[in-house]
Amino acid sequence: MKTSELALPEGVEILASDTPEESAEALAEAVSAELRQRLSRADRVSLVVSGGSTPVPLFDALSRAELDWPRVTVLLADERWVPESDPASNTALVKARLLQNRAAAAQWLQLFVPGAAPRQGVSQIESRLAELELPLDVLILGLGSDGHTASLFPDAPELMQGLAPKDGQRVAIMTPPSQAQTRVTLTLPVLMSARFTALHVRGEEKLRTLARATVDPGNWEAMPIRALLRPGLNIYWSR
Ligand SMILES: O=C1O[C@H](COP(=O)(O)O)[C@@H](O)[C@H](O)[C@H]1O
Repeated sequence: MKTSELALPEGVEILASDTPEESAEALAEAVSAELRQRLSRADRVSLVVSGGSTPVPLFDALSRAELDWPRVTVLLADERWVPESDPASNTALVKARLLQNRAAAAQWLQLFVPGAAPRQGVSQIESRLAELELPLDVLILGLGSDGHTASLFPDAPELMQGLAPKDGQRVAIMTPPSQAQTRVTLTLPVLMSARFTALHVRGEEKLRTLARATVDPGNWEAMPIRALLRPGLNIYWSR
């Protein structure tokens, strides 16, 4: 399948690259430009990243960007409820690959509370997030082949708390049976608030997932990524 075969909604841009490195460089440049522009207008800015395998070259490129990093708050869109010593920890990945070089000076906001059970820890995370100014400035999302983004999984029993949280929750716990770990995720209204959103995807399978997402666009519960396929979204895809 080719990117040109996707029937994306109007206003959704897709940039295709031959290699993951090219895609990462292009996205790192766009993100840096966006952050620089926001930093010229605001005291602090937020950069929300995703975990998984796709963003590794992006993290390497971004870590070298010339930015006023002490004024940037970095956080994840979602995390697995595991300690940093676990290979599944996205926090460990971000610390090892993004919060390096120039970006080591950024402020880190953690979506995990060591030693706490998820439902106890979530209120602490909610308090940390209360300090974060909304809308988010820059958001980089990934995509799962089931149509999940962040940790809004179609099979999570708590999905509606993530898609339409009551009482303005910024974060929700998800326990999708398809996943090995309990997840914590930013809720959809927080994600949708972002001024700049990029979807970073790699490989043919993710193109087919995007193609499925363009059918029945209002059915967010079946494929939560559909909620983000709207004007202004920038998709960075590579083979
Ligand atoms: O589980 C997750 O997967 C997606 C995509 O991961 P990838 O390995 O295919 O890049 C990621 O965006 C999400 O944040 C993560 O929790």
